[in-house]
Amino acid sequence: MSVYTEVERDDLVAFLSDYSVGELVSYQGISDGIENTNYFVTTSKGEYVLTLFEQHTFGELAYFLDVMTFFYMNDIPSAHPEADSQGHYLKKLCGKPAALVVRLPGRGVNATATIEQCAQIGAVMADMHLVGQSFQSRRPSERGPEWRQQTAQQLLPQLDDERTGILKNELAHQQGYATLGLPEGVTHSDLFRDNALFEGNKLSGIIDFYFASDEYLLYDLAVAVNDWCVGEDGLPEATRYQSLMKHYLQKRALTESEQANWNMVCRAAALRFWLSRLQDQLFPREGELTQIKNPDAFLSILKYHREHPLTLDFN
Ligand SMILES: Nc1ncnc2c1ncn2[C@@H]1O[C@H](COP(=O)(O)OP(=O)(O)O)[C@@H](O)[C@H]1O
Ligand SMILES: N[C@@H](CCOP(=O)(O)O)C(=O)O
Repeated sequence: MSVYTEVERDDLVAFLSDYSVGELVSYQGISDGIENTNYFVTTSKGEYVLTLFEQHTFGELAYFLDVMTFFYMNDIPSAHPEADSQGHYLKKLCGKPAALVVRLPGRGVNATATIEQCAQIGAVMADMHLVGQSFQSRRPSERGPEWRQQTAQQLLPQLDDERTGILKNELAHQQGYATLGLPEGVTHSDLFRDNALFEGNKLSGIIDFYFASDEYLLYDLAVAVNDWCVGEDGLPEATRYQSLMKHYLQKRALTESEQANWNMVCRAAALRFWLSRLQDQLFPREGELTQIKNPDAFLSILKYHREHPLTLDFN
């Protein structure tokens, strides 16, 4: 469970009094999530998610809340923040920036995804990439090539010989990533199975836009493929992959340059999560109770892409 900051009832009551959400009925820490402290909050008027942001400043958060509002307003099924009585999405609670987001129905996908779920994620990601072209705010990626390079330097002294060899080789292979010049736009950049809520096979909405940034659109697609399209063995699996990709490509075709660099971008996306999971494991943050995701799952996916480039031929 990730609850880094405990919120007292009186503080929450005072916080909610600035919104038109009725009286506090109950609240409970949320067991999923890694980055932030989250609570489910029930009031006399509805259900919400309270997030206390553990890492980001007020300035950065304005961007994320704008992204959420933008996608929601453009018919992308997604979580959206409530405004307080002054029209602000962000407030302070327990000394941290905090926001109240409407709770979506459904649950994250905690098993392998169904073919239909992959289809819906492919289609909604293409919609996001298309409407996102008119989003005006800009934010560079915080987990881009420079971060990957710096994090690798922090981690290398702790890794065994096999992992050291793969990491160094992979960094060298991806040296040209920053200058590929692929189409960019606002991306979710963390659209994993636990960041899309489904009621059965129906997508109720996308959550957790807190890694959103300007990135290659292809990177966003690779992040999703690396998580949604794995089979029971945790490696990319053909039917899920075809389902997600076909539904994406029906709405947005890849450029020649995107097609040529698909393997490198899949590898960059796998490397990013291998590194962040290793960092969480080897340099854990203090928290009441935190969950750490298995870094080796992404090492295996990275190795898979190194040995078996995914095809883009779906005929
Ligand atoms: N708008 C929402 N509606 C319903 N559940 C949500 C919503 N936002 C977050 N959650 C729940 O909170 C959990 C953690 O949220 P998430 O944003 O992924 O946290 P973190 O940023 O800490 O990783 C999710 O897995 C989901 O169960
Ligand atoms: N999706 C990432 C972790 C990022 O944390 P999140 O809970 O905010 O999605 C991973 O699986 O490593």
